[in-house]
Amino acid sequence: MRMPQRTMDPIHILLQLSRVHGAQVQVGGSPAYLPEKKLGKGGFGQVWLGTKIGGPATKAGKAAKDASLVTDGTGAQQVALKFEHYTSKGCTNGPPYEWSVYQQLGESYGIPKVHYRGSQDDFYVMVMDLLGPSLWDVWNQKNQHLSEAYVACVAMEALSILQALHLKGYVHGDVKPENFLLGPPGSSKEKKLFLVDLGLAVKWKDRNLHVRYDQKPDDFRGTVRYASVHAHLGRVTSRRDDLESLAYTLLFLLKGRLPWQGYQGQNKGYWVCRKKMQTSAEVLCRMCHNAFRDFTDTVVNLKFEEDPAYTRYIAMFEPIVNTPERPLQIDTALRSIVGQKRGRSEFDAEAEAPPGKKVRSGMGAKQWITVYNRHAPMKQRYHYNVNTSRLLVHVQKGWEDGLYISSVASCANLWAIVMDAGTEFTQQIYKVHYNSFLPKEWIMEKWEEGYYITAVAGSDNTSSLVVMSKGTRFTQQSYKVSDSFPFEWIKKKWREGFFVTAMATANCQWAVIMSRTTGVLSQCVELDFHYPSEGIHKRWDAGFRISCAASTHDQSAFILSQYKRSFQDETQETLRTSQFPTTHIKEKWDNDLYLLGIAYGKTVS
Ligand SMILES: Nc1ncnc2c1ncn2[C@@H]1O[C@H](COP(=O)(O)OP(=O)(O)OP(=O)(O)O)[C@@H](O)[C@H]1O
Repeated sequence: MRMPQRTMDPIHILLQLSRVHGAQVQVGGSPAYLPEKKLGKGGFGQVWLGTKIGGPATKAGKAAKDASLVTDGTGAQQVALKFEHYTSKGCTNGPPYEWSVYQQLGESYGIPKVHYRGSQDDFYVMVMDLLGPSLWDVWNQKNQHLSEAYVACVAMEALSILQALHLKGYVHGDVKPENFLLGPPGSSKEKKLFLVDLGLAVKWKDRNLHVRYDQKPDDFRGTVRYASVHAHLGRVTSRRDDLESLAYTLLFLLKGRLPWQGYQGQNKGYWVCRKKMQTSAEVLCRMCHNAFRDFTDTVVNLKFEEDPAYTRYIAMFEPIVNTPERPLQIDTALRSIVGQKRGRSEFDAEAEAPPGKKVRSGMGAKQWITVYNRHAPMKQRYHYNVNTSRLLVHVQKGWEDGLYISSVASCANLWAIVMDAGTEFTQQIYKVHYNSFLPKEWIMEKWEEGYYITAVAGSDNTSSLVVMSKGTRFTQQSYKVSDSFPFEWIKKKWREGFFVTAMATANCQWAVIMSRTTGVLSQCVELDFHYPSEGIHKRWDAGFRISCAASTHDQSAFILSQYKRSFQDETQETLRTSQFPTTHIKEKWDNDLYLLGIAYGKTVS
């Protein structure tokens, strides 16, 4: 269904919504409802309490028998009415996206039922089960503190709800205290937990296949405080993201505060994500029952496609909820543990999942990152810990021997250079520039003479080493220096037919060089606050190979390319070492693996 496109300012929409009060609402064959009171609002619309006034319309007979509907003191049915204006941001192409999710999902444990949907006046209206306060409201009512037993019950039920949702192929995408609601007060469901707001839900599985891995570092969806690190970094959403957000939700309810609250400004997402990466589960869950630490530690380490062990996670919280009167209804969660224990072998298999490498140690470390490609035997040399004054000696010797600089890096204000016979260059020059990252005038001058930038490095004191060569296939070049990874600019240049051909960092600044006519078919980026091992492996499996790497004190970025002409042997390996890997390089040479790139920076969080 497509609706006329109109734009209306938010104040006007609010004014119109205020008139909803007392107006009769009847949509999609529903009975008539009287919107009586605003229950809540979100970024997309407003939710009102609706009381049935008219006699049953087409489907009302069915609805009246629906056990999920509640009634007021006089026996009149009560529902929640979710209004979204035609011009609101989620409705530019027709009815809210959330409608289609509810429709495809059907019924799912712990998700309120939608009874009718339709449009009236300038609004899309969804008629759904009436629920009660959110966990955010409860937390506020209880002086911003909930007991361990309460939060453990939330954990167990929330896991059952997410398990059911995931089983249907959906990920919620915005798990947070505001989206968990209890049943209506005074009703039989007042201690039951529900999950609302499917506006950001996406499929993690389609026709029995897991969605494909990708990372678009500027593509953030969700709520900054509770978002998973992968969501911050723009990775395709999968089940692990809901579970990481659940861990943050539980810790917020328990401790009243998360360590990344309080950041403001344009770069808020970056700082919050950085802090999440720096905070180990041990520190995050200090003074809490071990179950919270174990759950958090497990879910932040889940792989993109990994099947979460929901029942094992639920069982982690069981010892905390053995109180005489449970604050929440957790029968379904408890039943799932009993069921699993009966089928013991499956439960044990889940419990014995081998521990992988931990991604957040809380003790960041910098390392050398070296990338190797298989190549027919050739001369290759490296020099490291080189002072600017000693550079010329090494470079000149290399040039005399027919070698050209293929990559450069910097560590502790000293340079590392790799020279080899594997380049296509015919002439080369270089410049060390002080006090600003790249020497603009010099680069422009050399571009005029037919040189292109082929390698670049920046040091901690913001000097740079720029290498320009002739004999490349490039026909045009452009570069950008920026304080954050310039993905927006890279995307723009990709659209213009440029590809990243060199990259460097100086302090926390990035310099990205992009060229036209490169032999590259397509490119992608892996950016993370540590070495993105899983992402690189996924890209390798998809036929991409690392072509550039650079690293700041905080982040590492890898550009991976797919080439028009595939090479005979596409073997590529990476190595991370705290010292410059002199012995390893020699071992690699013995196996015909040659340095493709080097970088020094953050690899461990
Ligand atoms: N079925 C319901 N019964 C009672 N109250 C509800 C119901 N659904 C939502 N609410 C209230 O309305 C608020 C907003 O609802 P919802 O999150 O669905 O809206 P949204 O505009 O999609 O929000 P967001 O900006 O978080 O995406 C909820 O936080 C809750 O307080």
